Amino acid sequence: MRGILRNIPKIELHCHLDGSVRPETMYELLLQQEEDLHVSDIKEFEELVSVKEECNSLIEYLKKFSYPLKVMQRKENIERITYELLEDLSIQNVKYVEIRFAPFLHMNDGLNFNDVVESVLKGMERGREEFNILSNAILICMRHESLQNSLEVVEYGEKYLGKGVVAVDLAGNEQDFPPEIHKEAFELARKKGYKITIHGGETGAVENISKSIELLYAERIGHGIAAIKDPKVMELLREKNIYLEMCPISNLQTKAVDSIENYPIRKYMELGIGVTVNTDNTTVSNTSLEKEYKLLMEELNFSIEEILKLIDNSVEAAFISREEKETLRKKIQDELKELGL
Ligand SMILES: O=c1[nH]cnc2c1ncn2[C@@H]1O[C@H](CO)[C@@H](O)[C@H]1O
Ligand SMILES: [Zn+2]
Repeated sequence: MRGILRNIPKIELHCHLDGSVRPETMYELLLQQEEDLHVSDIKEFEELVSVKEECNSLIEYLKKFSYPLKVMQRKENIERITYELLEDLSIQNVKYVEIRFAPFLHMNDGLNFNDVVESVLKGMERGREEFNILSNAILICMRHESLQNSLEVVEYGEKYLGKGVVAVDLAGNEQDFPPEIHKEAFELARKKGYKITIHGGETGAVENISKSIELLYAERIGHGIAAIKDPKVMELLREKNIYLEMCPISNLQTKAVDSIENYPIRKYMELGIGVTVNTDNTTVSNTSLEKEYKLLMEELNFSIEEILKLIDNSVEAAFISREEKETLRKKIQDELKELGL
C-alpha cells in the first residue's frame, strides 16, 4: 500500500511556505547569518523546528515559525525556499499546489511587499519550468495584525492577481482574534476578484466558520474542525458547497481534535460536505501528503478509493478555472490508469 500512496498523483491546497522550509536549508542559512542556535548539528536542529508530542495548543505550534522567518527576510532565500518546496513536492508526485504566505512577516529587514511576492512568484516559475509542477499563491492576512494591515495585503497584492496570486486567507491565533476584525479587507478582496479561504474552527469557536462565510465571503475554510459541534454550520457548508481544507496531523498537534478516532472527516463526508486533505506545514508538522493519507487508511479505515475521492475533491476545490481543473483531472486519471487504479 505504501508504494501506491507514494506514487499516486496528488494535490496540495493548504501549505504554508514558512512552515515548509527544508530544515537543511534553514540550518545553512541561519549559520550563514551567524544566528546563535544552541544546537550542535542538523539532527538537533531538526528537533527544534518541528513540534513534538508535548505541543498542546495552536499558540505553542505557532512559535515554531520564528526559525524560518529569520531566514526568509531576503529575496534570494525566499525564492530558493519556494523553489525547493516545489522540488520536494514534485518528487512526491504533487501535480498542483497552492502555496500560502503572509507578505508582512517577511518585511522585518528591508524587503517591501513587492520584493516578497515577486520572490515567491519567481521560485514558482522556476519550479514549474524545472519540475513541471503547477502552483498558485495565496496571500495571508494575519489575525493579530490590524485591519489596516489586511487592507494593504489586499490592495498591494491586486497587481499580481492572475499572475500567480489567486486568493487571500486569514491565519494565526484564532482564539483571540475573531474573523470580523478583518471584515472590510475581505469585502475589498471580493470586489477585486480574489478567491477567499479563511482559517476557521481550527482551535476557535464554531461561530468563526459561519462568520468567515457570511462576513468574510470564504469560499473554502481552513480546517473547519469545530463544525462538527453545530448541525446548522455543517448544513451551511454543504448547502453553499464550501470545501474544507483539512490537515489531520497538524490538527492532532494543535489539539484542535483530541484523538484521530474523533476526527470528524468521515462524518463530514457522509453528510455531503466537500473535504480535502492537506499538510498545513510539512516541516513544522513533520508531515507529507503520503503520511496524511496513510494515517487515514490505518486509523480510520479509508480505502484507496476514498483517498482518490479526496484528491478529486481537491481538484474541484482548487482556485483555478474550470478548464484548468479538467486538464488536471485528465492528467491525474491518465497516471492512475498507468498505476492500475
Ligand atoms: O494551522 C495554522 N493555523 C493558523 N495559523 C497558522 C497555521 N499554520 C501557520 N500559521 C501561521 O501562518 C503564518 C504564515 O504562513 C505562519 O507564520 C503562522 O503564524
Ligand atoms: Zn494553515
